[in-house]
Amino acid sequence: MALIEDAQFTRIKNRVGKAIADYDLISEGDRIAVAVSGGKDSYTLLHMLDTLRRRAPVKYELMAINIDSGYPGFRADIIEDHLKEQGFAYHIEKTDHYGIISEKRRPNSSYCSICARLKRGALYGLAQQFGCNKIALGHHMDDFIETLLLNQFFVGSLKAMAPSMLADNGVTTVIRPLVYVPESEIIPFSRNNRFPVVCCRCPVCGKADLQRKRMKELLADLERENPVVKKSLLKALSNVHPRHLMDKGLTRIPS
Ligand SMILES: Nc1ncnc2c1ncn2[C@@H]1O[C@H](COP(=O)(O)OP(=O)(O)OP(=O)(O)O)[C@@H](O)[C@H]1O
Repeated sequence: MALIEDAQFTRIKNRVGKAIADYDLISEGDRIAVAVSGGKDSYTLLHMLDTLRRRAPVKYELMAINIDSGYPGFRADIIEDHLKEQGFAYHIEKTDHYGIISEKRRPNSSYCSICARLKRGALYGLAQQFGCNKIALGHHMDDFIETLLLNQFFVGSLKAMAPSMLADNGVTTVIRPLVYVPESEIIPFSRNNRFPVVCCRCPVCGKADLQRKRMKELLADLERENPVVKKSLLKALSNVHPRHLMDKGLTRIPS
């Protein structure tokens, strides 16, 4: 399936290309494990990285990795058919994360945080096993901004996500090439290209948690008054003035 090369495609491709250049996300010889959940974001990521790979002077390899968390009804076969048909190198890891979560989760604690932790651990292990020095995740611009607000409103911390960072295992670099791509562009792009989107089938699949939903509503509200509010919030993440903050570990650094 060739991607539809319309204005939408070009816009997303250019945004991904700019993120790669701005943050040095990809280097010659990289072997990148692309974390594919079966959702619109990671399919977009995989196809865009592949498009750029075919056109870029820098040589790098991709390997799609899906973690099957073991929720009954999860259609890993649909993801696999797509990856096979598109000629991607891939691996689908069957796990019993569902069983572990059912056993370990405390009542009222979030499904998503324990599930994400288990998936992250599995992804790091698999990336090493398949000789990948990088893992690409499908977080997009809205994820960065919502996380920034969530941490300020509910955690009391000034942090979001990094486009590139060394993972806790000290050897794998995690990259997020969709940092400049708004979700509003991914939704029609994924639909028009008929990506076979599947849900993980966990009890909260497809539902943003209440706090994140609230951030989405707040941003949508603000956007009506100020159409560049999201752009401004994203820019704030790369325009930090430590002298004008209150963290005692930072205040001596001149800005
Ligand atoms: N089961 C999985 N297997 C492999 N990678 C995953 C899996 N779940 C999540 N990821 C990776 O983590 C990223 C963020 O996960 P999250 O659950 O927030 O999904 P999302 O924002 O709905 O994105 P998507 O549309 O790709 O599912 C995904 O874009 C993907 O790269």
